[in-house]
Amino acid sequence: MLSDWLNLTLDGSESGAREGRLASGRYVIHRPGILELVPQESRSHANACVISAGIHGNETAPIELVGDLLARLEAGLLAIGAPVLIILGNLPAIRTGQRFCTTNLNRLFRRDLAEEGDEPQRARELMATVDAFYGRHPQPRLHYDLHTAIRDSRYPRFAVEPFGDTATRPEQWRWLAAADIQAVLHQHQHSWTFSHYSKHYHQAQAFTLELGKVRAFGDNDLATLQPMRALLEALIAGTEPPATDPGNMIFFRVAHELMRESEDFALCVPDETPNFTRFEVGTRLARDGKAGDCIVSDAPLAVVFPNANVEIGARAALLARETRPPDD
Ligand SMILES: O=C(O)CCC(=O)N[C@@H](CCC(=O)O)C(=O)O
Ligand SMILES: [Zn+2]
Repeated sequence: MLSDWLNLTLDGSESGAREGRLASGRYVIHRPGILELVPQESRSHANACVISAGIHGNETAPIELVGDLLARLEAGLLAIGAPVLIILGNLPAIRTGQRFCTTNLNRLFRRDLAEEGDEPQRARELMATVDAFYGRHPQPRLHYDLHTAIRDSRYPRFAVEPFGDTATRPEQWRWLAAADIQAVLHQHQHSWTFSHYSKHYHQAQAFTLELGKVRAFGDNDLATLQPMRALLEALIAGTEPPATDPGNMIFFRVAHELMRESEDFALCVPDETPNFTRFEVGTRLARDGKAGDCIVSDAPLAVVFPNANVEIGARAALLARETRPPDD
C-alpha cells in the first residue's frame, strides 16, 4: 500500500522497486526513498513536480507533510493530475535523526562531483532520477525542496531562491504567499543544493522551502503548514494553486557568504541568533584563524543560517540585505 511506503522506507524494510494502483493513476517506487506518482490523465495546469524532503535527516516536519499527502491520496481525498516525483533524501540520516552522516548532502548536487562515499553516491542517484523524470515529462518543471531550519526565525517560513539564469515566474510568488511563506532569500551565486540543481541544469522553477524549525518526529505543529499542504495538493492534483498578493512577503538578497576557513573559527553572535536578525555596521560577526574577522561594513546585514559547527570550507552563515520585491 502507498501509505506503507513512508514507514517501510524509514525502517529500511522497503523491498526494492514495485508499483501500485490508485483510483486516479499509479505509483512507481524506483529506488529506496524515490516514489513517482503517474496520473491516468495529466490536467491542464499540471507541472512536472519534484517534491523532496529529508535531504537533511533531522528535518522531520516536511517528511510528516509528505506522509499526510500520501495518506490523502490513498484515501481518495486527493487525485493525481500531474507527474510527481517524491523524494526522501538522506535515508540513513533520517533513520538516525542527524542532519547528515558524513557530509552535507545538500552541497553535492553538481554534475562534476568528484567525492566518493554514501552521501555523494546518493546525490548521484538523485541527480540521475531527476534527469530521467524531467526527460520523461513535457510539462513545465518545478521543484520544491522542503526543509526546516536549525534556528528560530523572524520569518518562520521562508523560501531560498537559488541563483540561476531561469527567471522565477511571477505566479510562484503568489503561490508561495498563499502557502504562507513570509520571506524570500535570493542567492547571489551558485550553491550546488538540490533545488539549485533543478534550476541550473533543468531550468525548473525551484526553491528550498524552510518550513519552521527542526524538531523530532511527532513534535511538529503541522497546523501551521496547512496552507503549504494546499499548495502541494494542487500541484499533485494538477489544478491551479491558491494564489494571493505577495505584498506582505519580505525579500532579501545574499550579500556575502560567511565561510569557515579554519579550525580556529567562532561566530561572535549568540548561537541561538534567529534567522534574519539584523546587525549594525561595525558589529563583529565571526573570527577565523585564517580569514580574520568578519565585520559588518557599508550597511546593516541580516544573518541567516548561522552555524559555527560546519566542516572547514563550508558555509557558516549567509549575510543578506532586504531588497525590492521582484517586478510582476
Ligand atoms: O538552519 C540551518 O542552518 C540550515 C537549514 C538548511 O538546511 N538550509 C538549507 C538551505 C539551502 C539553500 O541555501 O538553498 C541548507 O543549508 O542546505
Ligand atoms: Zn535543511
